[in-house]
Amino acid sequence: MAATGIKARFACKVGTFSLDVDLDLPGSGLTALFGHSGCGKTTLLRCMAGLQQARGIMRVKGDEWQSESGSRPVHQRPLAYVFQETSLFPHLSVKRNLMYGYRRIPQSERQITFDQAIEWLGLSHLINRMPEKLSGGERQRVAIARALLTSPKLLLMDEPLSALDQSSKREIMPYLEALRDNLAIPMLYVSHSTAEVARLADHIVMMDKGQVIAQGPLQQIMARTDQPFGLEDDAGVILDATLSERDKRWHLCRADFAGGHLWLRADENLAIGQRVRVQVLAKDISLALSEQADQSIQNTLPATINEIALEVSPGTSMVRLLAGPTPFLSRLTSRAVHSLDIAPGQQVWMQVKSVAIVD
Ligand SMILES: Nc1ncnc2c1ncn2[C@@H]1O[C@H](COP(=O)(O)OP(=O)(O)OP(=O)(O)O)[C@@H](O)[C@H]1O
Repeated sequence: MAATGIKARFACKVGTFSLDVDLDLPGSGLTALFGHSGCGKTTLLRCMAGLQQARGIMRVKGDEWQSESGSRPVHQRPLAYVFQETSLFPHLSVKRNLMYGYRRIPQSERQITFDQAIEWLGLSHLINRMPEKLSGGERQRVAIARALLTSPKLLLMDEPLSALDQSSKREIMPYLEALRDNLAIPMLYVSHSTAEVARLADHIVMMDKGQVIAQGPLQQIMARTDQPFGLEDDAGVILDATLSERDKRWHLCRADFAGGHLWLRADENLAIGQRVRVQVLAKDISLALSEQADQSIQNTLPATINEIALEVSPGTSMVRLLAGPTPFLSRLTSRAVHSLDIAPGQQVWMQVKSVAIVD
């Protein structure tokens, strides 16, 4: 991954807090940094940006920003940083705010055109507005567009939605998804919110007390029985699926994923062929040793037991299953695991009570 991805190894002390991380991250897509307050997420971004002094290594797609023998200062690191409440120049229109950074980049080095940034962030109707006439969500969209127009090689975002209300968050999400899917540069995204991470992240770095406790593709990390997310109640998997068929009579859509399909309720606006992220919670999957015909559950899938973690909490066990290559989790009482007498490698039927598109 070194030449195409990001290598980031840092050790530093801030007051009594120590950060010690060693990361190999993908060179594209959105990586979420996730963990409790005070675990060191912002400190890690600051090390990457060169704002926090640290011993270590930082390489972005083969370009060395820091090594054991030296470190480039902040202004020589081609990155952009979007904060919780990024301030725009209040006396400049949206257009002039955007032009501010863009003009400073020589034409030959521009990676993103002005029109592209406007389109990706949906800003064309706001271009002549003054910042004070923008909503919080619109201001953040302008801030992200302004960051992109500096043609960074890495985009750092530190809780960019946390100052927004729920409806503004919902409004800005599709823009962030579009960036994740269209941008050639990697994005590092700090968040507390599992909903944001589930919807946006391709890759996840889970931190605790200045250390990395888990990292990898989102789907793999979410499907771990030991739940580094600490989300026993909300544990579950995220699937990338494609809507393939609509059953108008029952208001259901079929979502195909590698290894099977699930029927779910989908908004009329979603088109057949559209990619969606689907969440299936561990508490919504029960298991049977044979296919049950006389029951109400519509989604029944064959799967193989992959791993059983007994007593993840008193009386509760977590079972990891594979439907084709796709992992699922099922949370069962330990008594149910005992009476079914299941073991890794065994074929079973998953009964999926509820499936939802991540929103
Ligand atoms: N300038 C500083 N002096 C002393 N301690 C600091 C300083 N900056 C941060 N810290 C401490 O370092 C630790 C990590 O802080 P950091 O802001 O990186 O955490 P975080 O995971 O981003 O938290 P949050 O999610 O609340 O933003 C915290 O315990 C914090 O109190």
